[in-house]
Amino acid sequence: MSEMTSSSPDQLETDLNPRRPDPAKARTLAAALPWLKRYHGQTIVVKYGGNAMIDDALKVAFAEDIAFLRFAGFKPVVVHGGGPQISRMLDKLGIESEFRGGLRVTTPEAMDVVRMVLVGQVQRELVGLINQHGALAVGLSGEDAGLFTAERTNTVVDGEEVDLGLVGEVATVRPEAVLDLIEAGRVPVVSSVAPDVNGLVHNVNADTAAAALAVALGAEKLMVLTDVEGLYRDYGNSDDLIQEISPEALGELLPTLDAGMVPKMRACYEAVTGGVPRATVVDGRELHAVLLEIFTDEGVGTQVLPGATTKMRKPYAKEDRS
Ligand SMILES: Nc1ncnc2c1ncn2[C@@H]1O[C@H](COP(=O)(O)OP(=O)(O)O)[C@@H](O)[C@H]1O
Ligand SMILES: CC(=O)N[C@@H](CCC(=O)OP(=O)(O)O)C(=O)O
Repeated sequence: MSEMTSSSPDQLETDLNPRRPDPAKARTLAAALPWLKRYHGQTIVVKYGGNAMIDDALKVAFAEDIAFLRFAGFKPVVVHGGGPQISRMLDKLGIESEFRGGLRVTTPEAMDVVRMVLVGQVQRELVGLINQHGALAVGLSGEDAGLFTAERTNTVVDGEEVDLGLVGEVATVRPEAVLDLIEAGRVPVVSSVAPDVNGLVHNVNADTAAAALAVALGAEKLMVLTDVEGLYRDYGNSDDLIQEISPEALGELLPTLDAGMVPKMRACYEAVTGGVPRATVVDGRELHAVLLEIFTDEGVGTQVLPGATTKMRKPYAKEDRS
């Protein structure tokens, strides 16, 4: 619409070269209608992995996407990671850390750093970026209002039980605080640290926390942003990507996966078998990955969907990435 600069008749301005609004923009908006209808008023849990926070532009675009969803009438809930950020801080402080089965072996000393980085840095930054768009985001962790309790867990690597230290699975979820925030129109931003029954704080993988929260909230979707295009069927040997898979077929694949994909795909499995209608893993290195996934029909990432027959695709050409 052209701008009105003055109401005085002798100062009327005429735009001699008006630009016709681009009809393609209207078509793009109209094409979003089916998804607006599907997700309006629905909860979507978005897990933002530390590996997808690689530059400021991506983080700003992520915050825009979350604000967009909120203003479009969705109920977005963010659960964030920060693995690489924790590793950098541990390095800086000269504290050794290693991953086993995709989980960080966490000593009490490392736990202090995990909590400081996740709650004090990564969460604060995301809250600040989302709040550039209004008084929307409120940060909390598993420690707040009893949101999560953790139960200490170990992992099995090559058939051997490995002691992970202060690492927990989510034992219970009390989603009331998150529901209160959603009800008030806010966007909860959740960090994945949680106390055990004795109050001792544990490090919980953020994918695991996101799945548990999605189930407890009865979310319509769990979306996991990471640094790969999706789940590769045979990572390292073939570039075949799984576009769609049923929870049963994923369950069979789980023991063959390694590194960070283990907790991620287990989280999708737990979410869908726990009643969340769909879970997706998408490439968070793509600007506006959240909007692309929600508002397009093309296969973005890997979708876990009850009743799906496994569909594969090749990766997109590099120049297709924004
Ligand atoms: N089958 C697989 N498909 C895709 N990625 C895999 C697979 N197996 C292992 N990976 C690894 O998992 C990584 C993603 O997990 P992670 O590093 O924990 O990410 P995030 O910080 O997003 O949680 C990928 O970058 C890739 O190196
Ligand atoms: C137990 C465990 O491994 N916890 C993770 C928590 C952060 C996380 O999950 O971050 P990403 O989503 O970026 O991987 C860690 O210490 O790195």
